[in-house]
Amino acid sequence: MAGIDWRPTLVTRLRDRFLEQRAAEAHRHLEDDLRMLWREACTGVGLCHYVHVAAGTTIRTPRFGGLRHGDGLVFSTELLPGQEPDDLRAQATRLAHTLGAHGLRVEPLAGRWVRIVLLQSDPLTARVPLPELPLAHGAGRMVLGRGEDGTAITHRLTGPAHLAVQGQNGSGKSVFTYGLLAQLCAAPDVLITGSDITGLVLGRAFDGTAHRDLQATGTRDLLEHAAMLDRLVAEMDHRLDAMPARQDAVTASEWTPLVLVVLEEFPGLLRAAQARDKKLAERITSAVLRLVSEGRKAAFRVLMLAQRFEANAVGGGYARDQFALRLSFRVPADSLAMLHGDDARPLGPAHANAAPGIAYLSGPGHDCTRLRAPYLGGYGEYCDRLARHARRASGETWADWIEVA
Ligand SMILES: Nc1ncnc2c1ncn2[C@@H]1O[C@H](COP(=O)(O)OP(=O)(O)OP(=O)(O)O)[C@@H](O)[C@H]1O
Repeated sequence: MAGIDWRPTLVTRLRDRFLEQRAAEAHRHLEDDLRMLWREACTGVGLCHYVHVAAGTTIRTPRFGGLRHGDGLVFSTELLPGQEPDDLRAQATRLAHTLGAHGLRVEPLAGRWVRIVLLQSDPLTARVPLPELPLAHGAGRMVLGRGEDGTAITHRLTGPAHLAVQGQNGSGKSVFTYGLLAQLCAAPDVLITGSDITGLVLGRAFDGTAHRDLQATGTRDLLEHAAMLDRLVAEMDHRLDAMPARQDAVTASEWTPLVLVVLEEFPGLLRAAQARDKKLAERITSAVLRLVSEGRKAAFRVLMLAQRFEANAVGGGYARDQFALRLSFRVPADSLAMLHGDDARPLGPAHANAAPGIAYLSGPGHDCTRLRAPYLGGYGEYCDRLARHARRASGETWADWIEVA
């Protein structure tokens, strides 16, 4: 009878145990180093309490819990009494640099305990892929991008905010818009309408879809843009007039969809209209002004894109003030402060050289932050996604229901 060859098994077991012990020892050393560095970092940025006792002064810092096993550097810490996770977030960059990391994320756990995730590289340098599947309804969370702390920044179109997007040529406005529209195109309660003088974002990419009827493109027929905007205003008025009792806002549904009015390069449309007929430019401006000021309650949202959100280029300061959610891709420093206020001023010089796809975001429910917009691929991929997912036109189109103004 052949004997059992036990030697390799024993050797393997011994080797595995040795490796385990080595890993545990390395983990312990790393934990000790991090504990010390964490204490130094917290003291350095003033996240500590000085306690005066008979023997002198001792320093208390947030207690280091334990280093998590596995990928990346993740540990827990207990905040000092009176501290909030936001106190750590406010010092995140300094803390991270002291710990030898690029950045860090603070995630509340329970009680005063929070989890610290150290980020080894800038999350804004890596491309952000777009989820393949579009949103099932307008209240879904659309991805605006990935924030500096590595988390996804999302927004619901049903939230009561119009969107303003500015950026120089080649800064990433179109790619960002492709990403948004590709996410929304299949939702049965969303209708993508608007004006696009380039004819790339809207128009031919939407041919054959339920969204195409209320999209005006190109510069050949500017009256078409004005007429389309007038139809939208008429529908908005109709919705406001027909508002049921005890209700002050329309709830979007398949029958009363959330109407997204995309105004691609709006200052260009106004300039072209002004050059042809001042009255036409006024007609377009007043329709857009009505949509941004009264549209929210009627389930209308405006997404306006411009190279620079100067008041007189976008229909006046009052129109600009109606945009609660604001995104700036690469723009000169003064344009950044113009749209986001003085809080953004210190970032101005650096943001003036931002890589394509990196934007500064401000708005309700969002801390002022930088993000990297998703990249779904080239223009061809945008067309393919619309062809794959966008709601198809069927018989009577939704536009037929809208009264002609
Ligand atoms: N989020 C992104 N991730 C990676 N690359 C991007 C991203 N956004 C834009 N880019 C790159 O930058 C190029 C220019 O972007 P885009 O066409 O969106 O700029 P734009 O602001 O719309 O310019 P224009 O005003 O000239 O149309 C893209 O072709 C792409 O290569």
